[in-house]
Amino acid sequence: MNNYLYNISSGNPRSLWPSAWSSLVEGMIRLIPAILIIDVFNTIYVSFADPATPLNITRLWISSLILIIWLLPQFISSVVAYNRSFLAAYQVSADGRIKLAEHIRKLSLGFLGSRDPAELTNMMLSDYALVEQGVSHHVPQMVSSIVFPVLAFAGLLFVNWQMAVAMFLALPLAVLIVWATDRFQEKLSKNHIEAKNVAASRLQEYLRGIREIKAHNMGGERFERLRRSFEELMRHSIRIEGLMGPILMAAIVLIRSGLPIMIFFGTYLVIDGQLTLPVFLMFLLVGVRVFEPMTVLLTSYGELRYGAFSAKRVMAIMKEKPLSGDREVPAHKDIIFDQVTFSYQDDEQVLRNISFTIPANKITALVGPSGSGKSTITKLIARFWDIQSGEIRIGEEVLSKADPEKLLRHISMVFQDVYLFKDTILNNICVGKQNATREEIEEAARKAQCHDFIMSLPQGYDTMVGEGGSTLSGGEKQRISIARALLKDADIILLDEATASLDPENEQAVQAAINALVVNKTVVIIAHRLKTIKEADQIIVLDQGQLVQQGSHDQLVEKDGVYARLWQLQQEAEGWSVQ
Ligand SMILES: Nc1ncnc2c1ncn2[C@@H]1O[C@H](COP(=O)(O)OP(=O)(O)OP(=O)(O)O)[C@@H](O)[C@H]1O
Repeated sequence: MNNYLYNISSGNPRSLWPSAWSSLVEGMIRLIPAILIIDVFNTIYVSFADPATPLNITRLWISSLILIIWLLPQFISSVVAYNRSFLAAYQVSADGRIKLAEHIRKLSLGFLGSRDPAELTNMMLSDYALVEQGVSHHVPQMVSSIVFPVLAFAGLLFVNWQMAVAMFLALPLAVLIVWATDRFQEKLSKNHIEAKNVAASRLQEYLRGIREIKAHNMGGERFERLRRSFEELMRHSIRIEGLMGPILMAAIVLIRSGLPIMIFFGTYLVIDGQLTLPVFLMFLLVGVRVFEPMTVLLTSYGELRYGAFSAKRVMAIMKEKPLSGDREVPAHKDIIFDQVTFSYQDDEQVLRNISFTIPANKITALVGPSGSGKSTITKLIARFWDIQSGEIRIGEEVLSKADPEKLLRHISMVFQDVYLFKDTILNNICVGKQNATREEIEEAARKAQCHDFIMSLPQGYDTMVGEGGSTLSGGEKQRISIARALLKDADIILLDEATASLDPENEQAVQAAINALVVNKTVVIIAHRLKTIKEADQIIVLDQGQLVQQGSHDQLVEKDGVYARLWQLQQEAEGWSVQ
């Protein structure tokens, strides 16, 4: 149970206290009518059993007056309990979602790459919705449902212990059933949650890939995958309800069996003279009221368990260790790869014992066949992953000890596939520097050759961009990302195939933007077309994760090696055309 509360409160069970306390007070206030009804019953019975005793009308008036006055504290305590539980629920889930998003940002891309984005989305939305439900409904319901049975049992023990025991005789068995099926429910919940994730993932894939699905006429096959995932989800939903339902019902029936057990024992005790009729009737009256909160308790517990299993998945991610390190890296220093070996997966080495220096404030180009490890080098400089052996240093500072956030302040990255947020162009450029002024943003956009095209848009800088930048051309997105980098003004610039897929006009504009960006910076540029990096200060040629050549363009074309061959091939390809 402790575990459930720990998980459901995102590791902070104390946040549940205010709502639990107010539910407890509310539950106690709700006891008052039950006590009064017993008293009213007694008052009537006394005069009914002995006609010589007059009916105590004053007592009945007082009881009804107390019941009317009781409505006010009952109303106040319900409102307070309701507000506190909802406040706690939204606070716990909002805090949890923010913490999770913050934590995910700090995890290595290696970890995130191994997780399905749809699963993380689902975690943020559905899992936390269950947490909300647990905190707002199930925890307070359980607390207030526990008050009446516990106090009733304690009180009734003094009246007649045999009857009190009879009332709760089947309770241990009901609790045992619920406890014994805990593992079983965990398994069913886990499968159900997994099926939900798969369905969400398939749906996301289907909607995101709708262009490819139409272009390649894959509707049937992709839709089939989606349909199968929904059917699987339906099967798991039926299984969890179909199997857990009867178990829960059995526990509820056992609790309710307290009533016939009481009647059975009570009749025997009355006949035996050990129980008076009014006390017997009082037990039946209380019994009927006691079983209701107990069934609510059981149902809420089942729901809480399901929510807690969802929350457990969130907690597992929260326990993943983020990249460690607190050192600041120095600006404008050489980047040194010293006998670096790296693999994404355990077995396959992508970089093998590789050593080279990227001189500060110079342009270094990375060249080599597809899959030789060029992009990997840029990602390692940004510490998206940590290496397995060797050392990467910036100046004297070892990268694995650097604070990842501080390190990224030194780096601007321009990728081939630029991602723009569904926001205004202005805010998309601002990503480079959150507190930039309008003048700074426009200045960066001018240098990045995108001011004119932005101004030609209907709302200029305030034009909304579709998710992922779907409403802009490749070249336009590219220039906006360069404007971001210009605004950030970091001392290390990583350019990954920035002009590869552009038409000549766009390429020229982007090239001019890049020229503005790289002045006085440490630049690492990846380019397949060698003519774009002819002027680089240093060219590093990679093949299968190893450094095979290093030098300037002129030095490398002179030598008989990979670079000279690639250069030759590209020169010949310039003359090709489709016949
Ligand atoms: N996230 C990843 N997980 C697992 N393997 C990866 C990952 N990213 C890249 N790889 C593998 O690492 C190797 C090097 O990839 P990398 O992207 O660094 O090559 P590249 O030289 O930049 O290739 P290209 O010119 O085609 O972009 C490839 O075999 C690739 O399949």
